[in-house]
Amino acid sequence: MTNGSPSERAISPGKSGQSTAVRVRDVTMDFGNGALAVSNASFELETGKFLTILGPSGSGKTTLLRMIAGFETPTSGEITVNGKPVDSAPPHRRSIGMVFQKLALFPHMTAAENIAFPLKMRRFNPKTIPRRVDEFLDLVKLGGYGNRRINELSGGQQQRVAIARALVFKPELLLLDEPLAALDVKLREEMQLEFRRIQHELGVTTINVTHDQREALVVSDDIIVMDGGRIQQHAKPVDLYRAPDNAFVAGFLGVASFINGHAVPGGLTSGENFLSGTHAGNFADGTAVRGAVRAEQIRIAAESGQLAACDTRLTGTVRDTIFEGERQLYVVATDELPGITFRVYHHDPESFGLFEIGTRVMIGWNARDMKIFEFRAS
Ligand SMILES: Nc1ncnc2c1ncn2[C@@H]1O[C@H](COP(=O)(O)OP(=O)(O)OP(=O)(O)O)[C@@H](O)[C@H]1O
Repeated sequence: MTNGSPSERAISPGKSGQSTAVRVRDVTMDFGNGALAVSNASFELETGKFLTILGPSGSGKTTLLRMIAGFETPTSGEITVNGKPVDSAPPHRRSIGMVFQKLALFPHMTAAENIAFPLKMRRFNPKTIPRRVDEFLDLVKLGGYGNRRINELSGGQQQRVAIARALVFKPELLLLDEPLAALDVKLREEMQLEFRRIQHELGVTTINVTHDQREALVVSDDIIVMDGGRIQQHAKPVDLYRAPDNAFVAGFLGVASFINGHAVPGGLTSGENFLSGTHAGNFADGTAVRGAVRAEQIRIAAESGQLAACDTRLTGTVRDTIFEGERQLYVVATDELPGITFRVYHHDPESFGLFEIGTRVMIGWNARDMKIFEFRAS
């Protein structure tokens, strides 16, 4: 690696010698309109990592990102980037690159002129600018497209120009606010992999905001799930999926079915039959609980057939069946638990379309696959 390369600069440790790039401590944002937009958020992000803030609309993702960018000042709490308060420099001096859903490229300029813009703003030596621009055109696979005007480029190519423009001055931090939301599915998936490749290549610390669960799982080293302004869980993608901390996270990532109940005297949860599973710690008597089982962990068979290796079994009727390409989703209403619809994935292509609407079936799962959480209605 040569001196001053993007990677070297991006992974240099902070002042304290620690490799924490972003530190958010007890941050709250109160816009004074009722609920807190962000409530008591705390997390740290290691240098060079890719973090996604994931959550439904209105959960506070963009507000949190805007505070990290220094566009909004928290009502309380503290945010530092590489050890310095984010508002210690004026916005144009901050070493933060950004890509938003609206790309805000200059349409009358060429791709190269757009990418050169932040370098001119930062008064880079004009002699070095063309070479740097070429380097970043190559990085985003747009070598040879520098002289094209923005309106002569496809949506995906424009996205690449926006990424190059955000990174060309070698920022310490890259912030992405739903930059892929407007793209069609195929292009979005291609660009997700591109973000990952470029981020790995440069090693630039990145925070991405999205409500797309798949995108979060695909691109991130770490994911923060938000709901109602609060951080619900902060974990690696696999851990988040396998071991959700609460019913909200279990329901937001992947497809799950839920059984509600209560803790009763004697220790274990009851209140509804079929509510047996794994949970952390014991619940106080009377605590409302919710069991969650993922669609891929529920088995299905014809009512007269065999349902292998399940310790919880119910009978029911197929209410809907949806072909999703690599799998078939069955929606099943059971005799034992009316009012709950179970969603079941079938991954065996030989069996796709096996059960039509109205077919009588058995479904089942193993208790170890049902996760039980304390349940607070939001
Ligand atoms: N400038 C503002 N003034 C007042 N309220 C705001 C402002 N910005 C956001 N809010 C409120 O704060 C809450 C969180 O909004 P935010 O935009 O951060 O959510 P989000 O998770 O990014 O949602 P989306 O995915 O829809 O963009 C919402 O209730 C929103 O109405």
